[in-house]
This record gives sequence, C-alpha cells and structure tokens, in this order.
Amino acid sequence: MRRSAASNKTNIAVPYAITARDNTSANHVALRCFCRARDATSPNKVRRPRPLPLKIWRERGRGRGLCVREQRNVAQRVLWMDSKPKAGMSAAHLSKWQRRSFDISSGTCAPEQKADAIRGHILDIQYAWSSSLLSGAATGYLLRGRMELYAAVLDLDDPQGGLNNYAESVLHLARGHRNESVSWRSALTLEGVLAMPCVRSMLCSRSASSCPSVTPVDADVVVGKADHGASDVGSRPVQGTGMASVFPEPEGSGTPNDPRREEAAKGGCLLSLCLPPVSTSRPQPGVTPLFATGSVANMKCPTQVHSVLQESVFPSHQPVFCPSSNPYKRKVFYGSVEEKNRGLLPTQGAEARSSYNVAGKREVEGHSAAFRSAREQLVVEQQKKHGHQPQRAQLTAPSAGIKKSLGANRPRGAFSKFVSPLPRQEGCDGVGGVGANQDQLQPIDDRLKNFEPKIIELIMSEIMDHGPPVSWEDIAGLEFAKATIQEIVVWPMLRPDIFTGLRGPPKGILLFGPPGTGKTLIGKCIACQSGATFFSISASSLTSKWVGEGEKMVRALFAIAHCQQPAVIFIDEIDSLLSQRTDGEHDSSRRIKTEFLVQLDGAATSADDRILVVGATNRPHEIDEAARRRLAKRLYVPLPEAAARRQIVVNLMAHEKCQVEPEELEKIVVGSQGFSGADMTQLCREAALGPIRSIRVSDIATILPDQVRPILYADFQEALKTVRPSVSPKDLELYEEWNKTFGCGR
Ligand SMILES: Nc1ncnc2c1ncn2[C@@H]1O[C@H](COP(=O)(O)OP(=O)(O)OP(=O)(O)O)[C@@H](O)[C@H]1O
Ligand SMILES: [Mg+2]
Repeated sequence: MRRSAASNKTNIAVPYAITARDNTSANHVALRCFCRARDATSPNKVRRPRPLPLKIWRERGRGRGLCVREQRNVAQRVLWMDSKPKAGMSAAHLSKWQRRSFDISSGTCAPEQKADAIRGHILDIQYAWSSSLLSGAATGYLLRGRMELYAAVLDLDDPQGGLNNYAESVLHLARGHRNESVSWRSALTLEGVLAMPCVRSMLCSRSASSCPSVTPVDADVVVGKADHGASDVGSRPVQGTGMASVFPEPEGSGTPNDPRREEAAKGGCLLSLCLPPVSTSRPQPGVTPLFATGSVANMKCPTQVHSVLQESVFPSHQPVFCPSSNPYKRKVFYGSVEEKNRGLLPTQGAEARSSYNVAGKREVEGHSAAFRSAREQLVVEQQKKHGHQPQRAQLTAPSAGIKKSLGANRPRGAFSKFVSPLPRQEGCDGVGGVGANQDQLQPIDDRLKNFEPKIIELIMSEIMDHGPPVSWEDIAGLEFAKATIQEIVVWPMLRPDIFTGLRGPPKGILLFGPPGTGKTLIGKCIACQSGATFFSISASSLTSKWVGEGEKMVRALFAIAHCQQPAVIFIDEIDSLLSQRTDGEHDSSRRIKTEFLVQLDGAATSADDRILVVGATNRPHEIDEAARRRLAKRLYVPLPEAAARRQIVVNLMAHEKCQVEPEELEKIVVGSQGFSGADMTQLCREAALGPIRSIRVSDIATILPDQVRPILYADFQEALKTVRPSVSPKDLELYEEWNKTFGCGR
C-alpha cells in the first residue's frame, strides 16, 4: 500500500521524535519536545507517546516502504521508546541519549567521554536492531554516522585529543619498564625497532634523554592530496637521501612544486618514503619530524596509517601503494602509472586506458613488464586495428571500470573466477544474464553478434584457465608425441611468421592410445605451455536437447576461438562426438557432426588463422573417417616403456619419504611390464599405503607424521600383488594395428 508523504509526516512527527542529526540545536529541539510532553498538572509524569507510528512501523515490516529519512526518524523514536521498560523510566533514558548526544557534539568534552558516549549510542542502536526494532537500512545509517565519529575520535593524532597512542605503550615496553608482572621481561628493545625513521624520530623527540641509541632521521611522506602548505617544512625531502619512489627523482628535484610530486599526490594515497642511510643522517635544522607536525593527521583513512606501519614491518625501501578507500582514486592512480609506462596520451580516451588496466596493475605489482599473454596481445592488436572504432562492448559498457574484452584480461589460475564475455552491470545477477536486459548483453566482438549471449557464455565457460601447472618433464616417455606436439603446437604459436604456407601447422591432431597413457595429461600440458587460449570441450557441452542448438554451439565455439586466436580446442574422448555416422543415428547428432566437420575443415577460417583442434581418444577405430582425415596428425600414445615407468616412479616418490635402492627400482620397473601410466600411479599409491598398514591400529590416532616409516621395496612387492595392468595384450594389438594403418608415428 502506498502512503503519501503527508500521511507519513503526520504519523511520524510525534513530539518525542529525536532528530537524527546530533548537532546541538537539533538536540535542543528534541529536549524542548520532551519538556512539552510532560503533563502540565503533574510535571513528574510523562505523557505516553502516541503508539500509532510505532505500530505502523512494526506492522509494515519495520519501515519497509519508507524513505531513508523517514526510517531514520522512526528509528530514533523507536530506539528511545524501546529503551523504556516502564513509563517512569523514559525520562531517564531520554536524558541518557540526550546527554550522550550533547557529549558527542560538545566541544568541551574530553575525548574519552566522547568515545564513551558514541559507544553508548552504538550499543543502543545495535540493541534495537537485534531486537528487530530497526531495519537493516536504518541501523546501517545510524551506525555509519557513529562509527565515523568514533573513528575520528580514536585516530586523531593529537596527544590531547586522540586516544590511539600506541607508541606510548610500545615505548614503555621497549624501555624495559616494569609492568604488572615483575617477572616478565619484554623481548623488545629499541635496537630491535625496525628502521622506520619517522617513528624513531618521533620516539626520540618525545624521550630524548631515554633513548640515546636511536638515530633520528628524516622522512618524506607524500600523502594523497594532503595540504603541503603548513606542514611542508616537515615533508620536504632532504637532499642526498635514498629516495624510494615510483617516479625516479633526479638530484635536487624534490621541491614542493615538483609536477611529478603533484601528480603523485593526485594519485590518491601514494606514499613514498625518503629513507636516508641510517648511519649518516642527522636531523636537518628546521626539519620537523613528520609525525610531530601532524601530517599523519591528514591521513583520513586508517589504511593510510596501516601503510606506514607496513613500511616499518617490511623495510624494503619500496614505494608503498596505499589502497585508497575510494576505488575511483585507485583507478585514476593505476591509469596514470600505466599511461606513463605505455606512453598513452591522456587524449586517447578512457577506453584505451581501461583496457590496459590489468597489464598496468601487473607491472605495478612487480610482475614482468615484458610479459603479455596471448589474449592480452590479441586485445592490443585489436585496439591497433580498430583504434578509432571503439568496440561494441566498450560503447555499451556502463562504466570504464568494468569493461572486459572477451575474458582477455581475466586473472589466470586454477581458482580464478569465470568472467563473462558480456558486459554486465553491477548488481545484475544470474550467470549469463539470461533474462537480463538484452541491451546489456551485447557480445564484445562484432563477429559474435549473431550468437545468443547464453551460448557464448556457455562456450566461454569451457575455456580452461591454467590449472595445476603441467610441464613436458611431468610426462614420462612419449618422446615422439611430445616432440611432434611441440613442433605443431608450441613453435607455430611462438613464431607464426616462420610457420606459414606449407609449414603451416595442421588444423587437427588426434592423440590415440590405450587408456591411462597420458593423452589428457598432454592436453593439460598444451594448455599450460602453448600460451594459446585453451578450450577444453566435452562432447556433452556441445549437445543439446533443443533442435539446432548443438550446431549453433559448434559454430559459436569456432567463432569465439577465431576471436581468441591463437586458440587450441581440446576435445577429450572425441569418439563420442565424432563417431561414425550411421543410418539409424539421431538426426541432431548427425547435424552436430556435420557442422563440426565443416568447421574443422576451415570453411569459416582462413589459412592465417591459428586454431588447432586436438582430439584424444582410446577408441580411434570408432572415429568417423571424415573426421579422421581432418585430424591430420594422428599420434599414438603407447604404454610407457621401462625408462618411462622408472621416471614415473621416481617423479612420484620424489615427494614422499622413500628408501628404495636403484637395483630394487629396476625390479619394480621389470615387475610393472605392461602397466600404463595410470597403472604406475596406482602402484605407487598402493605402495605408499604400506607404511601406514604397518602401524598398529591403536597408534594410528597418535602417531606423528615423522614417525611413519619410509616406503620400502617390500611395499612395492606387496603392491605388485594387487595392482594389475588395465590394458590387455589383445587391446594393445588393436591399437598397434590402427597405428600402423592410420597413425603418423615412425
Ligand atoms: N606418461 C605419463 N607420465 C606421467 N604420468 C602419467 C603418464 N601417463 C599417465 N600418467 C598418469 O596417469 C594419469 C591418467 O592419465 P590420463 O588421464 O592422461 O590418461 P588418458 O590417456 O587420458 O586415459 P583415457 O584414455 O582413459 O582418458 C595421469 O594423471 C598421470 O598421473
Ligand atoms: Mg583421457
């Protein structure tokens, strides 16, 4: 039910309402209201407040439907009313709230009193919220104001006004003064205090006589937009000091009017410390230590102070980037740095700046500046190509801060979150934005505009970020397969200019062989080592119950891969997708196959495109002959030979406590003839359980990891009794046969 503003007003404007503002005049008004509420005939009695607004408040779901201001007013009133157990007590409670309000706003109160009063208010508000008298919004509003006031009282760096004087107590400990426990000795010494010059100088200025060992030094702190006028003397760098700053500072350039310094200050919370060599510096005449001048008082956010402390804990003399509480400032700061690094002109627009943001951050965070992933490279090239035409998404994106380019700038890693290729507004829920405003779901690349966003989303979710890193050394044996893959996949990605024409890589590879021989492992290795966008597609993700949907998926897959070049599409168990076409086959699966074959043939791609399809199967004979032709390089992944089996055991046992002599290892290798890589892994797992099985059941709960005996040859002997090869010789013959007929091995 809608209520008019006027009716709200009538209901809420009771004489007892305390205004939310804690200024003195507002409190006077409230107090006057309170006095008027007293019964004229019996002044000690307090008239009951009218219950209607409170009832409405409660009935309507704790103020839902009221604007924040109305909620605030009602909340104040509810607070007061609820803190009144009896009618006679109300005056006391009101006066308590009032007294605290006066304490908070008064200029004469001691900071301790102020802090107490604010704490009292906070407790009252919390109590009202926990008793379901206040809505979350009203509580948040009320608490926020008090928290800010509280923080202001606590963090004030004024010995008279501020409460947080940690240095005093630390100094007290460091001086070795006795405290409550006489026997306790502090391990802290002044010598042990980390080199934070400004703290030292402050400590020494406060206790000059008691800490002769500390060398006072000078510090220069540039903090956000701090006013350098009054405290400039203290913040001026001393010539000849070791400057640790983002911008290299030539000699004599540390003047207050230095444009770079101003730029740094614009960056928000950029903090640079000038740390002179401790042994040589003495305080300059007229240079006041930073803390004493009150410059830290200019640090409004606690994180800034935290940054100073961080510098003291990690005295690496590196520039400290204080994360600003204002994300916009942070963005601006990163932007400025990366513009410097990349030589972008400010006139090039927010689009260009934002698309470089991630790379810029990476540089700022100390990563290799030269490294650029394939996807980032693609974005850069696209920018160059269509420099004057901002991409579609960039035009439709709601703000520069959340632009994305088809996942190109996504953080990589096993646990990194999937980032949709579609621009999405803050607060828009639902993966893929299905059902969301279509205008906001425009794909970034024009080549993808004909595909439904949810299909693109689905395909993008199959892009495999680098999971647990797999290197070529992790794959035992399979030398021929590894060398061929490097030649086909890795080098052409590295040097596309050399691998052109006839040397151009094939469009498809088929890895076939018995189960558990490392085909999927090779796929993971390609994902890690090739530097290409790696799509790990399962056949099930390309099939759909909806007619025509499967083909669309296949088309979308290749279109996205086209946008994300160089790209590798890895299809594990490819036989289930590209099995031979038969007469009784379902129409939809036949169409998917056809579409896949068309795409694989490169109908929609040019010779310059770098899209490679890698299929893996242990049923190569079931693959459709047309698909077989298109997967031109068919590599046999056989059972591991003796050397490979040995390497698998050595690799796995390297992480365990193991005592196996070389000759015993040879016996294990001989005993595991016919085992696949997966079987060898299983053998090692079984052997690793041997030491555990030798522990008495009663000890298993208490034994320490160090007390578990190492894995011995005897454990392998036991394991060999239970682990059997998973590939039969008959199956092997089939693979060998197929390899001879269709394989590309020697
Ligand atoms: N050559 C190898 N080197 C090291 N480990 C291997 C090797 N081959 C197999 N393994 C081990 O076996 C496990 C299974 O291998 P993988 O999944 O790659 O087999 P696969 O060939 O894909 O089998 P399937 O055909 O059944 O899918 C791997 O995780 C790895 O631990
Ligand atoms: Mg596999």
